[in-house]
Parts: sequence; structure tokens; C-alpha cells
Amino acid sequence: MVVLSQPAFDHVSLIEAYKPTTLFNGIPVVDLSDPSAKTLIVKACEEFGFFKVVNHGVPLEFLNTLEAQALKFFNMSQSQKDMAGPPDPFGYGNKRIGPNGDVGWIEYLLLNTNPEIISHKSIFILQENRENFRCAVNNYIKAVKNMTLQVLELMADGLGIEQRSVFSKMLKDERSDCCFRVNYYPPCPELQALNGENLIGFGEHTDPQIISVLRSNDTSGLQICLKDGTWVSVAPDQNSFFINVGDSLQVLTNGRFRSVKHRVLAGPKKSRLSMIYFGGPALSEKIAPIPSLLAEGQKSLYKEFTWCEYKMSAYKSRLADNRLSLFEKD
Ligand SMILES: C=C1C[C@]23C[C@@]1(O)CC[C@H]2[C@@]12CC[C@H](O)[C@@](C)(C(=O)O1)[C@H]2[C@@H]3C(=O)O
Ligand SMILES: O=C(O)CCC(=O)C(=O)O
Ligand SMILES: [Fe+2]
Repeated sequence: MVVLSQPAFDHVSLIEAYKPTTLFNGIPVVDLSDPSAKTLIVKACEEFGFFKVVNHGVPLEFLNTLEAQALKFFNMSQSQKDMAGPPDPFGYGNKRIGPNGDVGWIEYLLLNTNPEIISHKSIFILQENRENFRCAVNNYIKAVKNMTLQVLELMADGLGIEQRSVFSKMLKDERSDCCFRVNYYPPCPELQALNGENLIGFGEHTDPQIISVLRSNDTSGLQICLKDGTWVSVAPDQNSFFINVGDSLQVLTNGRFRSVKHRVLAGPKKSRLSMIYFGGPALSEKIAPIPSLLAEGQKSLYKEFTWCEYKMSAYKSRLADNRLSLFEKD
């Protein structure tokens, strides 16, 4: 074992000796132009709460432009970036995730997707480049949101729900509570000396919203937890999107879809850059199973709550907590 003394390695709390994970080649791939997409989506949400989307229709130019703009941001000096933080929860964050003491080997920008709030102070510190950045974020979010609405409609269709817009209308609502996150995991060269140990970039958690749509650069690091509790690595694919079922969708489907536990490990050589669109409903939206998904006599597994109540409770929790357990019926 190599023992590194302080200050050579002062991020000890982020080091974890996880069991080695294998690259999983069973991640479902859904081609949005394929007529069987709706069936595949439902199967993937039941089995994994996670799938990859190809033929998504989002111009690759939007992905690459935003990546370049985000790198410009993260390559600025630390003092400049600090002017855009600390997150409240929006803005620039460095190592601290959320308000309750969680940390990771990460820098990020968290933005509200409401177009007026995209003019958050974090964008203003970009000075002469802010219009380019704002435009790249807006183009990306608009296109990704459209694709997400399509996926949600296929989901409803695949579940046999008469009202195809049952999920998508929650995001279409002008009061919907969606946010956007750009995560940057810098390389950590000292990691090479720590044989077999892992550096936590973003600790294990489920996403509280309905759906999360992730795109990353070509650097690995994302892992998901399978039904049997095994953690597996997801091969990066910079031209595709990865969809996560969030806690709220698990409730809307009365547990038929599962919100996927996931985490990110940082690497020694390459930086990872990911962009995640989190689709949440209006604060007043009631989160309860869609009635037609309940078989006769079947009851909801969850107590009634609104997205506002769930979100407030989530923000009091630690990242790895099972946030839904507070809302499960006894
Ligand atoms: C530790 C926390 C960070 C988080 C809010 C929370 O209290 C628990 C949920 C976390 C999470 C996970 C998914 C998204 O990245 C996020 C923005 C969200 O909505 O819930 C984060 C929150 C955050 O980073 O503020
Ligand atoms: O950065 C990633 O790849 C995933 C991060 C994540 O899960 C999140 O921001 O909620
Ligand atoms: Fe997440």
C-alpha cells in the first residue's frame, strides 16, 4: 500500500475502496426513430431506471458548442469562478454538493432553466463571453427539453396510458421546476499512486425529479447500481444522451419504474464534463400514482405529497439518503 502524507493528498475523505466494477454492456439503447422505442423505454425503466438514447434529433453542434463554452468557464482562474458562487442553490460550486455537508471531486454550475433566471450572476462573470455562453445554454436546453418531452410521451404510450401527455405536460407547464447542471471533474494525478482506490466525484444518490437527461464528454466515470445491488460502469458516449428515472417518476408509476442509484468517480488523467437537464414539475403538482396504472383494488405505495414538499425534504437530506422512504406508506 502506498501511504501519501498530507499535504501531498489532502482529499482523504473522498477516497473509497469500492469493489472493482465492470463496464456494463447491457445498458438498453433506444433509437427514438424506431417504432419499438416505446416498448423498449418501458422495459428499460422497469429493469434499470436508466437507458441510452440515440437518434435523438438534438443537433450535435449544440452539444459541442456548450461543451466548449463550459470548458472556457471552468478554465478561468479560481478567484474569477468563486465570484459566481457559492451556490444558493444556483451558481458555481466547488467540492461542496448541496447544503448538508456532502463533498466530491467536482466543480459545477447549477442553473435554473427559467430563461429569465439563466441570467444568474455566474454567467455575468464571463464578461465579454457571456452572450455566447447564455446562447449555448439556451439552445441546448430548448432542444434537450423537446427531446425529453418526446421520451416522456413515448413512456406514457408504452405504459398504455390514454393521455400521452400525462408526464410531458408536467414539464411543459410554464411553472415547471427544471434545472440544469454542468459538472466538471478535474483529473487528479495523485490518484495513480493509490492502487485500486477510487476518488468520489459525485457520491451515490437518486435524482428527486421526474427525469434527468445526461450528456458527457468522452470520459468514463458514471456508474449505476443494478437491481441486485451491483455497481457497473457506463461507457461514455458523447453523441448520445443517458436518461435517469427520478424519484418522482417512480411514484407516478407506483414503483413500476425505479429511480436509479448512480455515482461518478473521478479519474487520474482526463477531465470529465457532463451536462444534466433535470425535469421537475410545478411546485404545486401533486405527485401520486397515475390512476390508470393502479390495477383494481391496488393502492398507492406512497403518502400524498406535492413536488414542493418533496423538494423541501430532499434539500434537508444527505446525497446518499433514501429520500422516498419518508413518503412510503407503512
Ligand atoms: C445533497 C444534496 C444535493 C442535492 C440536494 C441534496 O440535499 C439532495 C439531492 C441532491 C440533488 C441530486 C440531483 C441533482 O444534482 C440536484 C441538483 C437535485 O435536484 O438533487 C442535487 C442537489 C444539489 O446539488 O443542490
Ligand atoms: O456528472 C455526472 O455524470 C452525473 C452527476 C449527477 O448524477 C447529478 O448531477 O445529479
Ligand atoms: Fe444524479
